[in-house]
Amino acid sequence: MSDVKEAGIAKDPTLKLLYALSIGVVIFIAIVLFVLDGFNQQLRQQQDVILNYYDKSIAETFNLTEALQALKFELSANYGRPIHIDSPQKKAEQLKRILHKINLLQQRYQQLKFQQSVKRLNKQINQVIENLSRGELQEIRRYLDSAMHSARQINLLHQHERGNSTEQHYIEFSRVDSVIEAATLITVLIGLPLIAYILFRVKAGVQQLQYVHAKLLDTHKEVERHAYYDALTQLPNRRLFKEYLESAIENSARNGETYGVFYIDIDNFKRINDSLGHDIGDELLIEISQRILSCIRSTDMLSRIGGDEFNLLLVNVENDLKARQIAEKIIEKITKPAIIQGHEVNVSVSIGITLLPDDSRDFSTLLKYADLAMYHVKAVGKNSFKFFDKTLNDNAIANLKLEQKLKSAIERGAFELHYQPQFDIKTKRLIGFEALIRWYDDEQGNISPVVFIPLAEATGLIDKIGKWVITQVCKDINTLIAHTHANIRVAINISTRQLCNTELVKTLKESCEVHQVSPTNIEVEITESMLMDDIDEKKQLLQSLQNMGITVAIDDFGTGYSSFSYLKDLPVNTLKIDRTFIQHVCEQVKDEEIASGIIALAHSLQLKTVAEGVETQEQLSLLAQQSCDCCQGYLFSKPLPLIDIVNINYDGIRQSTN
Ligand SMILES: Nc1nc2c(ncn2[C@@H]2O[C@H](COP(=O)(O)O[C@H]3[C@@H](O)[C@H](n4cnc5c(=O)[nH]c(N)nc54)O[C@@H]3COP(=O)(O)O)[C@@H](O)[C@H]2O)c(=O)[nH]1
Repeated sequence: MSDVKEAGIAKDPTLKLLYALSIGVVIFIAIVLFVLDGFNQQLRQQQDVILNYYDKSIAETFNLTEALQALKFELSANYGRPIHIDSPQKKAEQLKRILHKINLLQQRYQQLKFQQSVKRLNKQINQVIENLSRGELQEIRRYLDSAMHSARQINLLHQHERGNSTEQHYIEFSRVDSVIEAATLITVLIGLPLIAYILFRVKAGVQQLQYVHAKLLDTHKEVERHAYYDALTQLPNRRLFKEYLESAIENSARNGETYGVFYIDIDNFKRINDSLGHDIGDELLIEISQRILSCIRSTDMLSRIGGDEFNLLLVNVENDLKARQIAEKIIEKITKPAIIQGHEVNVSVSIGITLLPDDSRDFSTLLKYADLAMYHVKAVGKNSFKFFDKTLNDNAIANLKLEQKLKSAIERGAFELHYQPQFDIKTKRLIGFEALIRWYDDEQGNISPVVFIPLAEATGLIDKIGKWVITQVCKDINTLIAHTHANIRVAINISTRQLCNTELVKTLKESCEVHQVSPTNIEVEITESMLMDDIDEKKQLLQSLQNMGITVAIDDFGTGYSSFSYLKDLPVNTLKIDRTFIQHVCEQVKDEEIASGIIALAHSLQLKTVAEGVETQEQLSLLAQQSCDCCQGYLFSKPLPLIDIVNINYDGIRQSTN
């Protein structure tokens, strides 16, 4: 992440390349121009011929040897220095050749009328010059620069001696290399604007790239923000917290640094959210995050890991005391009422704390410990904190967690009822259904009632769950009757706690009234073990139910109480033979005897029998032989949701059991 922050254009490889290219292009053009210019100059020097002065009389009367001698004389006379001229013969040969050419020029020149413009003359002469070689041109130039000039001096000297003057013609001509000139012109006219244009384009390109790069950086930052930060509170999210905690673990291993890991959960947040609305819930989360932030240092790290849960990493926590002080401070700040959109919201948090490296050096374990400690706080009353303690055993903690989930499931109404049909063995008729609760948890999937019902009983949560089951059954009964065309009974499982509470009768009565259900369509199932204590009160309660028309069945019969004496006193209608006896009823004589014993006992007390867990035709046949009254089990149907159970063709089942 820091790389990105520091990243500039200078570090961008594409921009770097472009810069290098632009500079390269400019340097290249400069070199080309420089070379071209030098080349031009050289050619111009060699090929431009400036005939400074031409004296007609020289060409006609010139005697070179004499002229050179005169020149030598004149210069030494004028400047007082002797002039040494090497090999005048050789020079004379050269000059003769050149003069021959010049004579040619001159002849041409003489053929031309003097009235012609200098421009036209130049043109004519240029045509001649073009036929000269570069070496000849150089020689002419050298000659004209020195000898001609000197010759003129000589000529002037002669004139001076003769006292007359000679007609002089001043002619200036030059040969221009059009290609070179054109190149120079192109260089100037096109090259410079081109360079300017290229530079402009490069600059514009660089600016564009800078803009795109800045945009990309922004986008990158935005993506990064989403990936690492919580959109609501702007706090680091779970991912970033993980990275911090992992580097804290490394630091701790390297330098022996100590840290505190907090798991913070807002108490009853869902209730606040549901009752006051999500907007207020969101604002509350922001408010809480601010309050927690005000309790910690900038080196500590607070993260929202989802929903109403926060993780906090405290740096340099040498001992419990420091973490304790921070936890107390957080709790104190959070419990102060918050005014959100005009509502006074009272909230508290539960905090679990674990210490790095004392408790663990492992990321997941640290979080798990802090989480477990936090759940413990929740279970024992919330609005507090707890350090992880190895005595918190996993089962207890798991239960605490499940309890929290169960509470939340009750609040959300996350349960469903499934129904399992029961049949009369003799008539093969559908006689009713057993209602069985189902709970699907997003994290754990289906949680069996074997797991959560005992916990619900232990924690008192069964009151709410039981009430929900009764209400739901009453809602569904008329649908079941309508679809099955039978006057069925639905058996509801009642827990010990419910049976100790007169609320049960009231709830059943009210539900029947509200949903216009006849109590005669309801059966309650209780277990033997529920009847061990306070039998008189329970007897009374069951009697009240029976008086309403609700029948009573003893569930799991044969697995619990050792004495059957209670049976004769209690208002009971049915004994359900436990599935464990039915399971091996065909193979194990003892199970067969128990089953037949229960059936005989029931019949002797004018009670009906229902065999649970019938899975095979053999089991059904045997139970029929033993005169068992009713049965239920996978042989007929598994417990199914209402929508499926009403679509079963019960006539078909009846025929298949024949
Ligand atoms: N207080 C409440 N207790 C409830 C409620 N709903 C269920 N329960 C109790 O939970 C225990 C487990 O129930 P469950 O997992 O639903 O299992 C039931 C059936 O699915 C299962 N069954 C039925 N037929 C068969 C079969 O052929 N084979 C087979 N392997 N299992 C079968 O048996 C359970 C029925 O048990 P019982 O109640 O004893 O008749 C269980 O003790 C439920 O009572 C509730 O709403 N409240």
